[in-house]
Amino acid sequence: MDYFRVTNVWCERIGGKVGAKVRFEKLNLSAKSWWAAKGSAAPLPYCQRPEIQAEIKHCVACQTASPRIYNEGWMCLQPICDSFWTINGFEAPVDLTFHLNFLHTRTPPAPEVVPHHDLVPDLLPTLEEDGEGVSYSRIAWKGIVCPRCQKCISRKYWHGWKCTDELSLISGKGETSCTFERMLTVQPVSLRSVIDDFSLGPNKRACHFDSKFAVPDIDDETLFPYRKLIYRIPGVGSITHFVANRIISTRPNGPNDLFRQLQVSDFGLRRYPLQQSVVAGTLTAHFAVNYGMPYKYIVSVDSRPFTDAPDEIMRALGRLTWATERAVAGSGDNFLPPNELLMLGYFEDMKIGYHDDGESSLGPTIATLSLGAKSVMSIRMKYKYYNGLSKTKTLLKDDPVLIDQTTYDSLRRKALQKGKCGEAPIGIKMELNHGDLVVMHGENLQKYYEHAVTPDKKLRFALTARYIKPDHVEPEHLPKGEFTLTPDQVYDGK
Ligand SMILES: O=C(O)CCC(=O)C(=O)O
Ligand SMILES: [Fe+2]
Repeated sequence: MDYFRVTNVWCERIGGKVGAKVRFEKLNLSAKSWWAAKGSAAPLPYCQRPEIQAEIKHCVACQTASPRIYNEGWMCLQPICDSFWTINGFEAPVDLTFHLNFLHTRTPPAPEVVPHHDLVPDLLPTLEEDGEGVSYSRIAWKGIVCPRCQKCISRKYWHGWKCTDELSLISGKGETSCTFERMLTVQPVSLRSVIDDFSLGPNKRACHFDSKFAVPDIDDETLFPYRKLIYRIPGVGSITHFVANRIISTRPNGPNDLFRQLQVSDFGLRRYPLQQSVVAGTLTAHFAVNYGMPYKYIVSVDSRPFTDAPDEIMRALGRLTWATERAVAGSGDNFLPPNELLMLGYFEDMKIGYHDDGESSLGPTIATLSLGAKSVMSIRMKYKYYNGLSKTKTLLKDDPVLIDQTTYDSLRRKALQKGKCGEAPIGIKMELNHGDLVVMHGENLQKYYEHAVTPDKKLRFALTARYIKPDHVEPEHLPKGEFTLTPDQVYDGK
């Protein structure tokens, strides 16, 4: 990259229309360009360069001056002039070649033409200055330029930047071995700074449900002090939302304490490259770390054994085990205690896009604890089941009726006749607040539906626990999922 200035803007006739073209010149002529051949000489200072200028002529018809741009001849470049784009009265040929004088002209340096910013942003010193306000903001997860080797480094680690990614070293794909790293001393932010509501933990939340989306069954008694909201999708599964409140969040080692503790220790959170992306190497827009049995979601994450997990992770696992059991109890299905926990961390403007947790190795129940900023969880039918067609327009073999028959038939007719398909509308929309738990239950829920979560402010954590089928795990990894909760890590639902 470099700074350039515009030296010429002119009009041309392009395929019967008039279009504009622009000539740029490098601003700092005395510095060697990054694209210059290796070992080539340094550029001559401007004053030692031969003076070269494009020939300027005035049009006899409109009297306006135009430079000679092409070898094929001089042309008037005023589109309103009758002589525009003609050479000696004839339409200009299509295969024009640039005149060397036009190409080699260099404009004298002008002290008033100065770039507003350096091309290499001075992000690091300014981030250090402003502890709490900036730690989790959008600017804090921008990439930097390595001050040692000039490579661009994306923010992959929760605590900062490392020029060489440990993952690429393990896989042997490391292109660099630069050891530069900058870890920030992160100041924990208060719950207040990520929650706008008047009361950080309300006594109870008012229930307003938009009729555009599914309306749940409400149960304020069974799991008091939680309010339990259940969304049931017949033949598919259920989603149980445990709505937290102040009694729950302020208890010792409860959501308020967890939110603070998760910020101060290093849990190993990092951003991973997506397995499927348009541009190879694109990173997830959230940080992740996996504990217990290995789990491949939208990325392949290495897993740490529960025996090495910090107390906070085990406490969260205790809560999630409780929620899983409570949610499954009502369904008549077997309760499989979770043996894996994926922790996600979201800075400002981070999110998780539509995906399912439907790996074949997974049990049917997935429980998530939300901490910090509130977020919106959206659940919709997958494209292929909504339309009855895959994106490549192949009719599905396994095509269950998931919505009422009339809508279903008319959708498919429309799709087939007009070739018009679209994403399914959001069926369930939930506001997840600090301390809330959500349990998705039912294998078909992950098969036919997908979910996405968008936090609304600076800092949010989501801890999700699942049951991974042991016969899908390499024997040497099985011990990673083994654990015994200490009595104070077991959650009693209060
Ligand atoms: O951030 C959340 O609440 C959801 C996380 C999630 O969908 C996942 O871990 O698969
Ligand atoms: Fe998920």
